[in-house]
Amino acid sequence: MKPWSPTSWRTYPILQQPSYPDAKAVELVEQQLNKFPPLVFAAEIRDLRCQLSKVVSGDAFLLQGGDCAESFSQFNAPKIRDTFKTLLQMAVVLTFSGQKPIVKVARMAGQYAKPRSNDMETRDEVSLPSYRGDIINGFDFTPEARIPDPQRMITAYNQSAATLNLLRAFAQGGLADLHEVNRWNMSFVEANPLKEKYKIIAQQIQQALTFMETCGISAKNTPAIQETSLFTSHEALLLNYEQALTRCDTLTGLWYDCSAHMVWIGERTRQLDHAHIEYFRGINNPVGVKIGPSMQADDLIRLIDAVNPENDPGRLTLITRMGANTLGNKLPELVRKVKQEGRNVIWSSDPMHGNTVSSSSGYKTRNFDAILSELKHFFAVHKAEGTVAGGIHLEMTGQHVTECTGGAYQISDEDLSQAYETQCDPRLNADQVLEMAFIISESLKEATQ
Ligand SMILES: O=C[C@H](O)[C@H](O)COP(=O)(O)O
Ligand SMILES: C=C(OP(=O)(O)O)C(=O)O
Repeated sequence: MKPWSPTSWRTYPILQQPSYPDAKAVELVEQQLNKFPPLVFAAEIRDLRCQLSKVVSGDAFLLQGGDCAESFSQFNAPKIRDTFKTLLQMAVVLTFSGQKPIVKVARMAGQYAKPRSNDMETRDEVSLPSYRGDIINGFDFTPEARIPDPQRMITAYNQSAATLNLLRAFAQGGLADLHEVNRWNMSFVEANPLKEKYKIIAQQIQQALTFMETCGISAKNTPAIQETSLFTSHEALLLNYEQALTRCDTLTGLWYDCSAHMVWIGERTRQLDHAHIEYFRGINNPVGVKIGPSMQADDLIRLIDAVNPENDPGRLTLITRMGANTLGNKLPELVRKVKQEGRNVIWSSDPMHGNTVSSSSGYKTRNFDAILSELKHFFAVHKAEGTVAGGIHLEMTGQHVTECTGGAYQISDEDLSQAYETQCDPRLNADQVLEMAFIISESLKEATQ
């Protein structure tokens, strides 16, 4: 095995990176970032890895979600709070139905770099470099905005630090009180056009909480009712940034990417002989790899062994994103192969990325039923194969945006322009994501029976 260092990825081919006009300026930013404090602490990363090992055996469930792309211009406390609240609301419903702990991992505090299908974007016969996320260039369609600027890494670091600070405060400071969270869920159900469908679960959770309160188990004397733990994650695409935040833990002598608790490799950059796999093999965080429909079973085993040679449960999450019409045909052979070869992985479903379409109104969108259908196929495949459907990975927000069509409020193609705020891919809004949680809670319940 070749020696690894935080910089060893630099000698490998790499895709989806910016062409910075000034290499010296990039180097100076990297040096500066390298001196900044880590955003997360190695012991927290180990804690997540330990919690994820329980997902592998089916004793916990992974809920990962948040923005497609965090943005500098839409950075504010209500937005962070609302996504945090929505994740918690989902988690309560899923915990109750699945009767197992939910490991909550936000796509927040670092989700700033985006891989793109095309290097250039063309509008009205003007072509400019594509927007690649706020850590790299600007969203405005002007030649100046689209020039990659390394100073954006510093802004992304600062904004991630501020986001994490607020998330930690919310998680420990009372906003995560279970009674409160279920009250929000009751309000969601009351207002929802399909309320009769969801009322029963919300009421059952309320009854369970009232029962515990009567028995003397209250928020005052039980931290588990009042507090929660929420981890952070993002696609570690811009390796200049990730390298600068890679630190050697003084307690264990192991390397960790301290930009987030969990990081993942995208579908477009997971080539075995490329830089991302090289970087990921050396860090000790729990890591994810996106798996699209082109993945072959033998290649998957090679990929697993490259990233998790010790076969350690909790280290590797395979995030499938194949499309509602493809997953049912493609996933079984992969699941069978991994099971047959005895590899310990978490299977998680990203039902968003394989279901992106162009709406008649010109917006990039995803339909609620297609997303739901991919999730249902995912649960069905694992049930049929006797394997664990371990988690879900959603692009979502706590805001009332109109980016995905469908759901109880029946967002149509024509409605998309009302609040289409994403800087890259369409997210489920607060109502859609909770509705999704109530519906899939049934699948989760079945999976545990
Ligand atoms: O979020 C994932 C990708 O960055 C995104 O789907 C790419 O979108 P594009 O096909 O518009 O480039
Ligand atoms: C880019 C992403 O997904 P994928 O790599 O699966 O396209 C993403 O989740 O932001």
